[in-house]
Amino acid sequence: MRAETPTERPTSPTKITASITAGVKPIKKNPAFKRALAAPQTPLGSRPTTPSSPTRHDSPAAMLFTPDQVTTVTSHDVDVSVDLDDGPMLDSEDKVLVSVRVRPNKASDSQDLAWDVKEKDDKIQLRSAYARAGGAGGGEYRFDNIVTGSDNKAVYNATAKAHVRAAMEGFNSVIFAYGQTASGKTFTLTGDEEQPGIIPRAMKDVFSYIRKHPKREFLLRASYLEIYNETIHDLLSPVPTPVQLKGTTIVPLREEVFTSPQAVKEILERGEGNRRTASTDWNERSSRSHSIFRLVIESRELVADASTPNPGMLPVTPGGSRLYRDGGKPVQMSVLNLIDLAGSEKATSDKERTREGRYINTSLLTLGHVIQILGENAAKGKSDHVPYRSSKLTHILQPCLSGDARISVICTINAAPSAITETQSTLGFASRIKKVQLNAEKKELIDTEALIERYKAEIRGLKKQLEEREREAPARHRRLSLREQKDESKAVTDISKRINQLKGLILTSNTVDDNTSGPRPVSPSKIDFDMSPHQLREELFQANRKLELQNYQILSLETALEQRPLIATDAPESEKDKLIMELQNQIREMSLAARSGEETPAEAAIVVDETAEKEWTARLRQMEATIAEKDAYAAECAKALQAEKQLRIKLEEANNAMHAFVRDIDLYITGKTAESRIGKPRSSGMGALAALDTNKTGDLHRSSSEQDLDKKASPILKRIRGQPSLLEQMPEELELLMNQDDDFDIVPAVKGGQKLLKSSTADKENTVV
Ligand SMILES: Nc1ncnc2c1ncn2[C@@H]1O[C@H](COP(=O)(O)OP(=O)(O)OP(=O)(O)O)[C@@H](O)[C@H]1O
Repeated sequence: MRAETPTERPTSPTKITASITAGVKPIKKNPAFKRALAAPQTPLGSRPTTPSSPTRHDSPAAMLFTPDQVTTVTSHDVDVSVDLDDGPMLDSEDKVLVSVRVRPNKASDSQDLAWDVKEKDDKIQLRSAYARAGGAGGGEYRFDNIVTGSDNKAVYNATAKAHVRAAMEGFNSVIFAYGQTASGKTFTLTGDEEQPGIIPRAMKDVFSYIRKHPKREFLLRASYLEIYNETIHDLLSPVPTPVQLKGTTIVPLREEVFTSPQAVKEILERGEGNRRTASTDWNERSSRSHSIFRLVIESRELVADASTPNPGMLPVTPGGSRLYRDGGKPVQMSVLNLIDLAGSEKATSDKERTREGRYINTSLLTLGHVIQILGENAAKGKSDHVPYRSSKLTHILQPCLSGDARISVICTINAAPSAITETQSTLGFASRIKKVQLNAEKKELIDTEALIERYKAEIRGLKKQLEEREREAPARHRRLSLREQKDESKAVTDISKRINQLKGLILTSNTVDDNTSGPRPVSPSKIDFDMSPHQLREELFQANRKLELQNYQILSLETALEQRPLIATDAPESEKDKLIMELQNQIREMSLAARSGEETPAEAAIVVDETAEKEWTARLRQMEATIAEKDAYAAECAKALQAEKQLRIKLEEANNAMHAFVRDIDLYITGKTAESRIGKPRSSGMGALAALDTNKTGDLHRSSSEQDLDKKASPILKRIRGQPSLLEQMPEELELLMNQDDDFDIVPAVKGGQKLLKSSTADKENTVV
């Protein structure tokens, strides 16, 4: 079936589907990872994003460093005690490890193999019948490994495990699959659900290595790119953007820091989803591009407290203390490249496939040519020009191919007679690359180049900021407005969050996820690049709102905490409630006073004078009490007055009776009857009345005849005369009262413990009641 041309990657940020039309199968996510990185892991959505990855021009992709940016240590510094799941050590570290994998033939042609494969001896030879028929040489090929079958674990152990370990130890490493189309390159590198390939197994081993090295800390980041028709594409970029080669550096290239097998699985799936594949005459799902999955590994020996540089570190060099930060421990950096090359193929009638095939074949030819020259240079001690720049693939791989990496090549072949030419070509390539001389050295970086050191430096800086803010917080908060306090609180939260995020990106044996652990709590949250820009904006908006709400809550709590009076935390609730009530009252009164003061000064005065009012109220009550007391006194006086009136009446009666009695006595003495007496005026100067009147004026004015009469008077008369007149006995005050009933004042003063009534007549003496 003919295949249609896959078009360029769509420009939307959504998943690339390579616009496959009739005859071209849509891309499916490879399920191999699900098994390879099986078990409950970090749930989807917890993949960390790359916080401020360095820009590509200073990207620490180790194979792209210039000599002045790196220092080297000799390979005997390698920790050979490392046991990366008991993988083999490299036989020869200065040679490319070359393996041949023979793809199993279909049952139909299993009897018809053109090649004699001696797996145990790592030998392969074209069967003589085919050698003669094809006119090709029937020589025997020997390689480091020759593997058959479908067991990807065996292939991984034989071809890749040692290189993964080397990468973890600080050496740049490259593992790639080379072979004709449909020979099994993708199956070897990626595998499937049943047989996970080299990449998922390598990622598993990376985390296993970290777990087994408690004395080191690690930072991992990944990028994924493809070279399609001599154009480089970033497979992790959410939006297709042009990627350029500047020197041997790719700009811009997205690198994602990851902290769990689940996260790297997600990265791989995303990248694979963006790869161009199409159905060809030979492969239903043929890779139409070269893909490079690149893992950057930074590591450093752990120090007790990395926040303070070791005071005893080596002296500062003229260029500054570059290597010996954090207790003098240098940062190791290495790159592990896992490359799935597109397959060389024969001409096809499909125009687009033909065009692609030409590009693929050209770049593979260039690779072969470069390898040939490198091999000859190494064998003959020459230094002939190597045309790395003739293709994007060789240009990118230049640092590795020129010797600065440990290389493992898996050449996949089809043993069928129909593919003899291609297989011979592949085996020729394998033979040539075997001759290439390597000289990989461990890389130790200047501190500022390593992302791990940048993160550490940032953590140190942020911690310092946080300490300063916390120290100054109480004084500062008093000066700040509520709005400023809110901003301050938000800033502190942001700093803490950033510190945690950065810390979470640096892995140690204690913090690294294994396949069974749950999500890392501090990993930054996932950004799903399959989301539309609108969805992403919506998510961002929601996240910001949540953040704001939390900040507001924090601020409110902080403010409440600050305003809280000193009270024992374990004080009874009733006591706290009481205190709150009191404070609320105070606040109410104060705010009322303040508000009144601002709005209506008169009202404010009333409020502010509340104390004075209370004082006056008390005095009023006192006065009212006094008045009440006086009223009672007045009532008593009225009562006394009543009594006096009655007394006056009695006295009048007594007085009348006395007058009548005296008249009778007078009549008796003078012998006159009462009737005759009535007509006689009192002014005669005779009788008892006259005597009484005379007595009022005193004995001095009495006549001698009257005095004689006294002498003759009876003893009763004498006694009566000796008595003061009843009128005389009547108090003058009462006389006055009889004339002026109600005309008196109440004198509240107490004289000698007795209440006095004061006459309205000023010159009258006070009378004791
Ligand atoms: N060793 C193997 N065991 C079982 N199946 C295999 C093996 N090698 C390859 N296959 C199968 O053969 C088919 C083609 O393999 P694959 O896609 O890996 O080839 P390729 O070399 O990557 O091809 P291309 O260059 O076109 O991308 C796949 O269906 C794959 O599963």
